[in-house]
Amino acid sequence: MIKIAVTGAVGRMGSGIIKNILESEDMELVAGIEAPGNPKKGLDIGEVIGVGKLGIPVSTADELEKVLSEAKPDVLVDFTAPAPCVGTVKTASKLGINLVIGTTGFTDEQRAEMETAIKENGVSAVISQNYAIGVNIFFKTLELLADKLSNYDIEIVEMHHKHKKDAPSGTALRAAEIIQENLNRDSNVIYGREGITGARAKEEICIHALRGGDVVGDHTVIFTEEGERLELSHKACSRQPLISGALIAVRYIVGKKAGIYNTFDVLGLNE
Ligand SMILES: NC(=O)C1=CN([C@@H]2O[C@H](COP(=O)(O)OP(=O)(O)OC[C@H]3O[C@@H](n4cnc5c(N)ncnc54)[C@H](OP(=O)(O)O)[C@@H]3O)[C@@H](O)[C@H]2O)C=CC1
Ligand SMILES: O=C(O)C1=N[C@H](C(=O)O)C[C@H](O)C1
Repeated sequence: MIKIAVTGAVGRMGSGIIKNILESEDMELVAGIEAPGNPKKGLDIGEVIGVGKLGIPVSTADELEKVLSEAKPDVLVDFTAPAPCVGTVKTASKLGINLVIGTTGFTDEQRAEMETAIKENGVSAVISQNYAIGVNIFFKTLELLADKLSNYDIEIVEMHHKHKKDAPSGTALRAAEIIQENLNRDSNVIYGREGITGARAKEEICIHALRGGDVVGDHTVIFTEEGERLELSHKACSRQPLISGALIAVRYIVGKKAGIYNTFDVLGLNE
């Protein structure tokens, strides 16, 4: 049995992860942790997320070290927000707990702080901006398109639900990174346009972030040249692919050599 603690336990992703753990024969939920001050603290986590009594209370992050020391998870899954995630990673990795991190929106400094904690404490972690298998194939396809269409103008459009706090999405930023790594020319990423912009510079990779309603996550990369346009799109219609992918990462990380892995490692897309 893989023992799992979930931070962001009553959130959109965290609650979905818990429901999927309950349906998995090889996984067991041992702790559900929320933000300090959460009014549901102490209530049964199963009742809070609508799956009936589980005998596990909602804990809060002000007592994270104590909760994790008692629950002894093999893996902690974090879908929260950048600053709390960095704190959680420091505490969990100090306790020797492996990590699956889905949170997005880190600054470069936060990402470095998190990676240092993982390395210094010798734990293993999967960090990915998007756990959906389809998105990882979308990323893999972008490697080819960027290489072969290096002289095309490139734009990225993403749309998410109105509650999303970070922009652009982690997935759009990773898509831009992959394109830059595979383009055979200079490039720079810009974010939206306004005013008298002048003609488009070839180097620009422009990311446009749309927000509204309950859109789970749409990403499109557009490659344009005079006379033609190639668009590569991925659309998530539910959170299930993201949740299933995170649990594939949980199974992958158990027993892995210490280090930082991504979803290309998990899905064998580096080979
Ligand atoms: N990599 C991937 O595949 C995916 C990544 N994401 C990312 O995951 C993150 C969460 O998304 P989503 O589930 O939609 O967001 P939600 O806001 O629904 O859930 C986040 C939860 O984390 C809680 N939280 C905040 N601080 C802490 C803390 N210190 N300890 C424990 N819990 C805490 C929040 O509480 P409160 O509201 O009180 O602050 C909230 O309940 C975002 O960064 C998002 O971009 C989302 C989907 C897929
Ligand atoms: O916040 C979300 O919802 C999502 N966030 C991730 C991102 O920022 O790329 C992944 C997915 O698109 C859903």
